[in-house]
Amino acid sequence: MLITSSIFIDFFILLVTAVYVLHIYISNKYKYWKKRGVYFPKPKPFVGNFLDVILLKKHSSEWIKDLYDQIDKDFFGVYVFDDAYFVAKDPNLIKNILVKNFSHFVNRNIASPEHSPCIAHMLFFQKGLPWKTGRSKITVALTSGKMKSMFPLLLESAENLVNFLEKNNQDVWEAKELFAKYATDVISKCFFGINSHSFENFDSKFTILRRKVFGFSFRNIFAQTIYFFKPSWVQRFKIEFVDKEVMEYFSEVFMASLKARETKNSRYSDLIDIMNELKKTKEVRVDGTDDVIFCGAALQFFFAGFETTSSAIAFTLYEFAVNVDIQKAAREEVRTVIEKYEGISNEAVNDLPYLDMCLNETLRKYPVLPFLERNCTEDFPVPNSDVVIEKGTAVLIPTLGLHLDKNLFPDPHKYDPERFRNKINTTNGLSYIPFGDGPRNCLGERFGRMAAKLALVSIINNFEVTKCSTTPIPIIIEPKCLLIESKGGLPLRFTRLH
Ligand code: HEM
Repeated sequence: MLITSSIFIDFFILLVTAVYVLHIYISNKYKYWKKRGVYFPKPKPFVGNFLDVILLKKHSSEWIKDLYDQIDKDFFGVYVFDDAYFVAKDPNLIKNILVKNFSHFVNRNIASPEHSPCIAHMLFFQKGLPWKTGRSKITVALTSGKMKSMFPLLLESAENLVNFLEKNNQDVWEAKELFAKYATDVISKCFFGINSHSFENFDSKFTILRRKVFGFSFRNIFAQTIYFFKPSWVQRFKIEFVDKEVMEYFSEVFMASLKARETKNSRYSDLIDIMNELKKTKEVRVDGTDDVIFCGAALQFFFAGFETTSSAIAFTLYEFAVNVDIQKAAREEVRTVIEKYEGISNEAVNDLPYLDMCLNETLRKYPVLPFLERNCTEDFPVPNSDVVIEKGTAVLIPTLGLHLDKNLFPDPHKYDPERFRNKINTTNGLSYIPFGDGPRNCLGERFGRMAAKLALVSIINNFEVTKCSTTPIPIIIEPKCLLIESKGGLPLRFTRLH
């Protein structure tokens, strides 16, 4: 039935009415923080405060960091589209959220998609009780004893790395890509029980699929941003976190390794053996459901371990190339320790305080996961204020903002490992959180640190790392990625030492 005599005028009236109703709805949503007396920057219609990220003008971490720098409050509100997010800035409040009052913030805000069971079974995405059960099972696989038994596998990968560099007649390497090979080798051996052939075959299936997950693509940045910042759309539009082919391949490889190892009775001391061992000793009950949990866990290690570990190594070597004295001091320490322990052993790698300081400083300047996020699971009254974070509210913690705050870390853009000579004091809250904190912190911290240090030891003991003509100075963060990446990569020169 027509409203007027013209279909075009009817259409125009309907359009204007729809836009008006939507505008009223969104304007009401944008009153959320005002009603609660929380400061917020003025939102734009429909997109809230998120326009620069949507237009790929800013990386999400820079967006949060810029707000952190501009707003001089202990906490504030922002709008991502029409969702209200609480941003915690004060280190004491952050400690409250992550550690002291963890029971109010058990879950991450990220989507946990029912249509993608393996992703939904990864710890990072899990919520509530399934997360708690999954975490306690998987933690058993990463105790210091189990880590020690994985050391020979890690060492083998570090040797493969050195051999690869020696064999190839090339001195300039894209560091991120080079250490992705190493991380592929380490993780496929330790968590999948297979050889990825990443050093032998430039385009092994593992490498191709890794690029599909972590390479720059509009599909990836769109899907991954929606998972983190608009989780309600994930279920509604059945959005996949990564390409289905990737998930299917890794699930098949992992389950096949688990089954094959069960029958062959071989021993590699990797996650596969550890899981089969756990099955036998009934330390955990393994049935059909647990298979999915374990599959999620193995894939979780792939997702959580690859990028983080390879970035930590590549950024450290970048800083070593720019700060030659620091590289020299780190090499001297490494060589003294190798002499003391007569080789590279688990004990030797754990006896490198200066290299630890360097890695800490790298993760301060480049926290690979540049923000943390939680969802409030129980109303939480913010201490020393009248504000209550209501159940269901998304909470953001701006790691990059904290790490580059000149009041917390003077001269924050300077690479200075000496900041970490003494242990960071956490009595006044949490300001250094590259691995998160509290019961939901990074489960692979020890593994990640060990793998990164072993690669650094092997490289600086054998090679001088220097800038080349294309090394970017300073680094610009690539906005088309979720994690911190250098725009234009990290090309570095590796010269063999004698
Ligand atoms: C330098 C390397 C790494 C960095 C900087 C890093 C950083 C992080 C951060 C910031 C989180 C979120 C913590 C939070 O929300 O409080 C996280 C979670 C996690 N990471 Fe790592 N990570 C690294 C390596 C690894 C590795 C090698 C593994 C696996 C072996 C791993 C497994 C995990 C898992 C399973 C979670 C989710 C924990 C949970 O929700 O209970 N990470 N990581």
